[in-house]
Amino acid sequence: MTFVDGPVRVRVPATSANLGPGFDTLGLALDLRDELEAEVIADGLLVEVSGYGAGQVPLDERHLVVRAMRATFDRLGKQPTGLRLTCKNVIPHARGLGSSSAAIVAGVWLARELVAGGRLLLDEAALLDLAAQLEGHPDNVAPALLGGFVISGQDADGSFWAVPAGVDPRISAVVFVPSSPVSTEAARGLLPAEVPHADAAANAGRTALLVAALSGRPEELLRATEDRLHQSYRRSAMPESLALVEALRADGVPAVISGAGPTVLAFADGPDSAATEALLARCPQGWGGLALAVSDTGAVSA
Ligand SMILES: Nc1ncnc2c1ncn2[C@@H]1O[C@H](COP(=O)(O)OP(=O)(O)OP(=O)(O)O)[C@@H](O)[C@H]1O
Ligand SMILES: N[C@@H](CCO)C(=O)O
Repeated sequence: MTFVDGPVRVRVPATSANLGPGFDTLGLALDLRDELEAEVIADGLLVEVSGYGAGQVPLDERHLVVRAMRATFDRLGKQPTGLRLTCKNVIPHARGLGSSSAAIVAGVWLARELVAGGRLLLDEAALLDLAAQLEGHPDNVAPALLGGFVISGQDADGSFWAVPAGVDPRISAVVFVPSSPVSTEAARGLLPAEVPHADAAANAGRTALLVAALSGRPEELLRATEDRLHQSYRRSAMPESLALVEALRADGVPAVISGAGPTVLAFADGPDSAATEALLARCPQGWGGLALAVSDTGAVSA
């Protein structure tokens, strides 16, 4: 196995998981991308970070992108002599916009590109499986890799699967990003081990409806984004986010907690529409408001 000469680059989108009822199974790629570059060097590890995470994430072997690259090189059978990595981050960390999945997908992608013939050795399914194993669940890594709206899950034998589904081109998103983080680990720790059967049944129905709503029935989005399995259990970690979701929904806006929160995502009808402008005006003081298109593409070599 040999490594390629010169740097390789990737651009990876932010993602919003769950989308209300589809806990750990639905995810949507959004048009906001981290850009990374990696190169094999003679020795050592050089990591440079700008944007989100600069001065916060470790710049050594603990760096999430490096960990994903190392796991991929292990899978391919050989570690490089040395590694240089540059990360330009625009996806906020620990806000529910899939920053860790973007980092992991970037890492597995870059490592595969650094190996001569890497695409023949690790196909898309193998890349997804590796990324989902590293993240622990597939709902962010699947759209980060494949783009668009993706339904994903894990089989009884532990293997992960992902099936892209259609998104009506009229549909876009507005995200409201709080200034303080909530880690996914902490937010998952708030979930009960068991839920009432009626709640599980309600979410199953809403999840099926959401697939139809996103693919061409946007008028069903409000009903389809109701959740009973995770959002309210997480209220104590993000009370302002839950209050905003409830206020928007009371006004007929299909709003959800994005991923494990605390970002709030509201579905809209195009990044430049009047409704989007009106939604952005509801961004709480001190939060960041962004109108984002759905990203049809996932990770792409740049
Ligand atoms: N680009 C990155 N480079 C290095 N580490 C990162 C990067 N992005 C995320 N991380 C690590 O992952 C943590 C955030 O992951 P976490 O799963 O808590 O939230 P998230 O992925 O942003 O949100 P969610 O999973 O709800 O969509 C960061 O605090 C940091 O430790
Ligand atoms: N499905 C995950 C998404 C965040 O990684 C959760 O809600 O915990």
